Amino acid sequence: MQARQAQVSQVVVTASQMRDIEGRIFAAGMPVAALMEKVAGLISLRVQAVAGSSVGIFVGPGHNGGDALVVARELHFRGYEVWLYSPFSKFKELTSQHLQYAQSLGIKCYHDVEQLPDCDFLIDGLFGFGLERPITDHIAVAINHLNQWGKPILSIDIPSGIHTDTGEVLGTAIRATHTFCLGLWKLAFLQDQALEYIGKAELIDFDIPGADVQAVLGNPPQIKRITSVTALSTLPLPRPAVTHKYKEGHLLLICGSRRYAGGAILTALGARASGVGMLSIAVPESLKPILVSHLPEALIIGCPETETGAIAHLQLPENTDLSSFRAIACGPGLTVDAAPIFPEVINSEISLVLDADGLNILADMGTIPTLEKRQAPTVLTPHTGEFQRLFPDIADPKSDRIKAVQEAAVQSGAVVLLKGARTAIANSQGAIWVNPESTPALARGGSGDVLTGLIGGLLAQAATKEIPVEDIVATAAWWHSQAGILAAQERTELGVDAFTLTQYLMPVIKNLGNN
Ligand SMILES: NC(=O)C1=CN([C@@H]2O[C@H](COP(=O)(O)OP(=O)(O)OC[C@H]3O[C@@H](n4cnc5c(N)ncnc54)[C@H](O)[C@@H]3O)[C@@H](O)[C@H]2O)[C@@H](O)CC1
Ligand SMILES: Nc1ncnc2c1ncn2[C@@H]1O[C@H](COP(=O)(O)OP(=O)(O)O)[C@@H](O)[C@H]1O
Ligand SMILES: [K+]
Repeated sequence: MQARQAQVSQVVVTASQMRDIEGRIFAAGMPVAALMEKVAGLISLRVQAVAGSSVGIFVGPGHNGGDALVVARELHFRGYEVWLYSPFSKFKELTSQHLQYAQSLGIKCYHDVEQLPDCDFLIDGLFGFGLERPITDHIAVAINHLNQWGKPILSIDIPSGIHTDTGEVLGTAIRATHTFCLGLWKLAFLQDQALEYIGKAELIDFDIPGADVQAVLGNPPQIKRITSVTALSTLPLPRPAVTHKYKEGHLLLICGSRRYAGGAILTALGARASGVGMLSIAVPESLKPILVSHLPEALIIGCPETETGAIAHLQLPENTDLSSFRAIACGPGLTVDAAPIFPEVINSEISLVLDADGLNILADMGTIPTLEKRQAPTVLTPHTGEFQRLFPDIADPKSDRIKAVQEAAVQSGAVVLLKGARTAIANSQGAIWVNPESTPALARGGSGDVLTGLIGGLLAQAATKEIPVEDIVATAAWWHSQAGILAAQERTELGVDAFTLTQYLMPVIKNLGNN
């Protein structure tokens, strides 16, 4: 049972994949009506656990409407006051039969939304993954009206009006407080632009056979949700009993300027939390004392600085060059005045994470031609603004973040992590991880610096292991978000400054009993 849950929680489907999976189930002999009965029965149980005693249910023309009508019937028999609203006069056959039966039980169906009586909550069964075109005319007017009622709205499968794959609003959409996603997570649940319409999301597992999922999605599937199971599987735990600090990874951070000293400290604290064996930090000479005082265990490399207080060139200790390290993380707080150090950094033959000013300098140099010179793995961690500067030819990342990050990784050959509420990570073959859980508490200056250090630290530790780079980056993204969630639970969403965030990284892992 747990194994199935772990497997299902990683799966993400598009509308067309879901249709193909359902098609296989029906072709194998499962009657459509029986499946609708099963699914809607499960939804009814969840609805009864969530809300009120009188309900208005919106009924669409397809099987989303059919699900809604089975829920209506079940709630009616459980003693709820139930009213239906449907702006349609034509329905798919099964839906039409359920409507006829519901009405025969005395459940009223209104054609005009204004007639729907006042009720405790609403259920949205207008459209599911069958929505094909923008919602217009009287249906759009009705949806806008219902959104203004201020009642809790429970959507079946997906809020009506949301595109199942991109998460965009097609005309207008129901603003749900709660959405029951049916069978498998649809891609829209991982797209930032859909989140405020989805509300609290819950998966209703109705036992889709794993073989059908695999047959349609392939093995491994191209898009996966990061879960605690996938994340923990790449963590460097337990450590081997016999080891030494250099075997546990040596990370070089290149960061900070006189103007942005804090970014260097936060990146370093993120790296420290990764457990990396040895941490070296190259900063402008004048930052050395403050870094030593915050990170007594790290080797601080003071570099000559420009007039503006940026690193002028890398001055590594004697007998050391960039190949002495297992990974480099470069960028936070550098300012673009540090651009002259870039050719050396780009030419290094070890894993390289670029963030913040590292990305701005890369964009100035020409992202794709510059990265073509690299042999070792590169990880880019842009937010949307940085992404647009790095990849100006890729369509607006806000309209389909998953597609945008995939194109960027394929074009550049790098592992690209696009930051956001649902951070997405792609590799150069187009495989994608999406982080399905996070908190807006992380939308705060410096929290990205912590992530850069964490990614660098994990990459340095994994350098000799055969774990794909994107899996390690996914683990870091998951860990970072979980620390934000834990910190927000204890301190509210206002209490998660970037320094505090670094203090919650360890408890995340410890709470999972993996110490
Ligand atoms: N068949 C079953 O037993 C199952 C049904 N499920 C439910 O079935 C849904 C998918 O059902 P359907 O494929 O029937 O699709 P939908 O019920 O999502 O909607 C399709 C209907 O809406 C119409 N339509 C599409 N866009 C429109 C627009 N902009 N304006 C007006 N009309 C529009 C279409 O012509 C079609 O009649 C799922 O979301 C889910 O709720 C599944 O979850 C589980 C199994
Ligand atoms: N609404 C949100 N929900 C969840 N996480 C968020 C949200 N907004 C931002 N984040 C996360 O916060 C971090 C911000 O990073 P970044 O924009 O680089 O900030 P900074 O450069 O100040 O450190 C990213 O990891 C991002 O995914
Ligand atoms: K719906």
